[in-house]
Amino acid sequence: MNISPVLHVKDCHVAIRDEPIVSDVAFDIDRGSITALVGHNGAGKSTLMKAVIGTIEKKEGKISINGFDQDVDFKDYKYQFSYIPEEPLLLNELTVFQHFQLYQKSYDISDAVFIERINAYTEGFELMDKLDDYPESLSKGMRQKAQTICALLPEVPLLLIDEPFMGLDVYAGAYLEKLLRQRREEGASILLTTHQLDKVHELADHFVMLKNGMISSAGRIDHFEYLDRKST
Ligand SMILES: Nc1ncnc2c1ncn2[C@@H]1O[C@H](COP(=O)(O)OP(=O)(O)OP(=O)(O)O)[C@@H](O)[C@H]1O
Repeated sequence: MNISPVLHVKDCHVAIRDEPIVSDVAFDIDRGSITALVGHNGAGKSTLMKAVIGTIEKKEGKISINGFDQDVDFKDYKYQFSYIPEEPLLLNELTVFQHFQLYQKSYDISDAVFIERINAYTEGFELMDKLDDYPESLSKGMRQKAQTICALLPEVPLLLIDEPFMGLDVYAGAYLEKLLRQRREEGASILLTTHQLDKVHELADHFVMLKNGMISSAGRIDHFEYLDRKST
């Protein structure tokens, strides 16, 4: 049985313009589990997430997914995850459906799976009548739904989600939660950031808490305690 972690982060340091933002961070994520990355505003959660994705270069350390090293096998590495950013990153020139097609091509998703998922997810997120719309004519929540569907189209081992419930209405939030639980059942791993601490308890199996760019505590969710004040 393969018991190596899906995501392995070791001695990770990230600096922005020489300012240390993430320092000496190390943690693993196991197969079929949800990990919540928590911490105050500015703790470094999004920066760490971006370092994992590769849009911010780490200064030091090692990050691997499913054994693929970010610095050695980036092409294989990037097929191991999909990402939902905190703010939707949609292209003005493409309709919602064209974004889905872009993901289909990028992740080499078969037509049958693609159509089945588009039907299910656009119905679940109530986006069926928006397929031919361009992002600028969508509300922020609708853009977030479109971006979420994009990331859910491929069956990747690791889903990285920055604030998954931000901007989603209560129905869409509940539907996404159901999908995330389903993905975990199927063996996928999920790393998500959230400020909704009730969700952390409900949904996550493990937590990693950042404080000033460093891990202040981490472990199983039954050991998770509410955040201290930032200064303590
Ligand atoms: N592009 C940037 N240029 C300069 N500093 C940045 C940049 N991006 C982030 N930072 C700084 O890095 C630190 C961590 O920011 P980050 O967005 O990672 O925090 P966060 O934990 O995700 O916060 P939040 O909960 O508010 O989303 C902050 O001090 C922030 O000001």
